[in-house]
Amino acid sequence: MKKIAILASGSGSNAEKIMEHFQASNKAQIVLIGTNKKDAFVLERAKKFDVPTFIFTKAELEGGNLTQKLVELQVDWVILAGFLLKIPQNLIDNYANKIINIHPALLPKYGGKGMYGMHVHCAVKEAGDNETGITIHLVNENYDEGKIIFQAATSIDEKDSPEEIAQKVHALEHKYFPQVIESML
Ligand SMILES: Nc1nc2c(c(=O)[nH]1)N[C@@H](CN(C=O)c1ccc(C(=O)N[C@@H](CCC(=O)O)C(=O)O)cc1)CN2
Ligand SMILES: NCC(=O)N[C@@H]1O[C@H](COP(=O)([O-])[O-])[C@@H](O)[C@H]1O
Repeated sequence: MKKIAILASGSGSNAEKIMEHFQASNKAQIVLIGTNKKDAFVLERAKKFDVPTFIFTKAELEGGNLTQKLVELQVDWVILAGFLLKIPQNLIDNYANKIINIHPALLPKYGGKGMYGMHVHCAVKEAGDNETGITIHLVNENYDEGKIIFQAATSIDEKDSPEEIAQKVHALEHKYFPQVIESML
């Protein structure tokens, strides 16, 4: 059975959908929820699923403490679900092609530093695009430049607010992220 760790910095609705998906799975189990925010709501969601948690600082991430924890737990895959810090080389070296991220836009558009959460949906709205979507990709040393695994699009109307755009994107994320992860195991 594969072991999965999820990293999240905020609410964790994607993390919850992933924990739900694998709760009764014989393919994989979620062995850790890691976060850099001690007040992240994802910690409450982890409690609901009895998944152990690990809170770390940016310095501990960059210093290898998280990597050591993941290796000790024999984690096979690392899933970024709304994680807002750059994954450092020490983690990438230990988990080459085993770190998967979800981005709330159709990369390569709206990616890179500063492009996270509502910043992305505001930029899409500002640009007047008639569609947006999600991108699921492998993680390399740069933001949002890893190999794309999956994309799904949704139409948007000029009347849609950034919040309504976010709702449409979240619906795609919750539908596809768990199954795409399973397809990679
Ligand atoms: N090495 C990598 N690390 C991370 C990636 C990646 O592709 N390679 N993806 C991000 C997730 N992400 C987009 O999908 C993303 C997250 C955050 C940022 C960003 O600009 N962050 C700010 C800090 C925000 C904060 O501290 O609250 C910043 O770096 O200044 C861009 C893209 C996860 N890690
Ligand atoms: N660039 C990274 C980024 O913006 N990630 C986005 O953060 C949100 C987290 O929501 P959640 O905490 O409810 O899962 C998700 O929409 C995810 O795509």
